[in-house]
Amino acid sequence: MERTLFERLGGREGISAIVDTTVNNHMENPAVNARFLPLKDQQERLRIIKDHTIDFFSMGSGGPANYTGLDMVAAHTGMNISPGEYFHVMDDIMLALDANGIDEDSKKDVLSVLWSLKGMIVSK
Ligand code: HEM
Repeated sequence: MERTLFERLGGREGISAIVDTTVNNHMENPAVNARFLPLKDQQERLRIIKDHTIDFFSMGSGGPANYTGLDMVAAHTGMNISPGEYFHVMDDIMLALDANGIDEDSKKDVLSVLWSLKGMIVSK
């Protein structure tokens, strides 16, 4: 039987590593790091946001998860996120998938999920 995207990403443990790498990439990416650097001084809040993101990706890739965070519109509303920032975040995620040894087909699958969320995240 074909493996789910969740399994191909390494399950919860793999997704957790990908989220860690992604957040590190955001912290170092001058195009978006102003959004994320303040969370360095709020480690408890950062842990909750990371856990929500792990649940979100687990759920969205066919794995078991109970996502209790905000929906994508509510989580990003009021941030005035530009299309450019959205693409930088996509890049950071793709680089995190590379760094964690994810295969090309699975990367494309992640890309299509992320693309489907664009309208909920970018300000109109
Ligand atoms: C498809 C792309 C994206 C996905 C899947 C995504 C997903 C998420 C998730 C699941 C959360 C946690 C929500 C919660 O804890 O309730 C979150 C929070 C956050 N996102 Fe995104 N996001 C995306 C794009 C972006 C972009 C482009 C930016 C800005 C450049 C951004 C900035 C943030 C920030 C700053 C938070 C923390 C909010 C807080 O402090 O509570 N996100 N995102």
